[in-house]
Amino acid sequence: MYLPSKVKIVEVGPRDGLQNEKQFIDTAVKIELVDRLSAAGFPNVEAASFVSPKWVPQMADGTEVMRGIRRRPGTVYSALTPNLRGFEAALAAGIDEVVIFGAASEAFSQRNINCSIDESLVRFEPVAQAAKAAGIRLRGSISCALACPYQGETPIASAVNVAQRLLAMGCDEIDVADTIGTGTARRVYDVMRAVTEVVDPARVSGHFHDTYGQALANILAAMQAGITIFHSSVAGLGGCPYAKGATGNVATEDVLYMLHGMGIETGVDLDAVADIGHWISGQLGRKSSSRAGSALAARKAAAA
Ligand SMILES: CC(C)(COP(=O)([O-])OP(=O)([O-])OC[C@H]1O[C@@H](n2cnc3c(N)ncnc32)[C@H](O)[C@@H]1OP(=O)([O-])[O-])[C@@H](O)C(=O)NCCC(=O)NCCSC(=O)C[C@@](C)(O)CC(=O)[O-]
Repeated sequence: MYLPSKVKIVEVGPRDGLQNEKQFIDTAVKIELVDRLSAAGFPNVEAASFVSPKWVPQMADGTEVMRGIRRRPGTVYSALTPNLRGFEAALAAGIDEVVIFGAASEAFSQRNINCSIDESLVRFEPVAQAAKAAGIRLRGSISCALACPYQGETPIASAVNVAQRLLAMGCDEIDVADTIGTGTARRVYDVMRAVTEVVDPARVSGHFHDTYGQALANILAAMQAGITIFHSSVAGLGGCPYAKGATGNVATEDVLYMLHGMGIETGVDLDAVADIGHWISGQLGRKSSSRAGSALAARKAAAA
């Protein structure tokens, strides 16, 4: 089995994890979450979204979050920016990396960002140019790269086509997202192999939701295809407001437990993340979705 010696984890809890919460979460809690995560050693924390507050009200305080955090040298702070307005707000707030987010499915593109795939790519062009001009890292995300909640299975060629176009726009990294978490390992491997025929595997990431409990297997399959960047969310928080029924991202604690158990380095402190998962779940009034996080909390309680 091919295994990399090192993997980069992008912690998306503060953005993907919280964006779907119905009750507005205090800005102070969001700031503490970002600070605790960066202190745990993540090289990249997706901290905010600069999208329309009419579409995603929970993310309306991105500027305040970014202004309130203690920046840790070595952590890249990212945010979603669907258009120039979002880009300018993100730049003013001190974001290090902006994310343009499209889809490989027409129906999802319409529901999520109110335009077709082609229109979205035209809209992203000036954002990409502005990011390059400002020396900001640019990431491109492909939702529904495996399947869509409205259209069913996504043809692999659609994901590859969007990946190529994002690459041509200058994206430093491209996220292949299983938005609804229906993908299984063999298909993930095939999609990743196809995408990495047109994009350097070192620049491709896997973003897996865990709706059907397949995310860890999918990460393992993606590693077999040469992928070494993965997104995850502390305590498995999250879900997309435009993908009903989809649960959160794969829980960071579970990913770290698997990777560290296989001798793969991440630079992230699993015990610290388990504590953060316990804390944020308490703040949201629910149990953590992370199996490893719950097991570590139980072990800690038994030892106390
Ligand atoms: C793209 C738009 C803006 C188009 O939205 P629209 O309604 O087509 O465009 P608009 O230009 O008419 O804007 C509507 C209103 O929003 C305002 N507006 C416009 N832009 C901004 C902005 N940047 N910041 C603040 N406000 C903004 C704009 O000024 C206007 O306000 P009004 O004039 O009505 O008062 C909208 O559809 C949108 O914001 N969508 C975001 C949806 C979203 O955030 N979804 C979740 C993230 S994606 C995701 O979770 C998937 C991912 C990445 O995790 C990977 C995966 O798992 O698949």
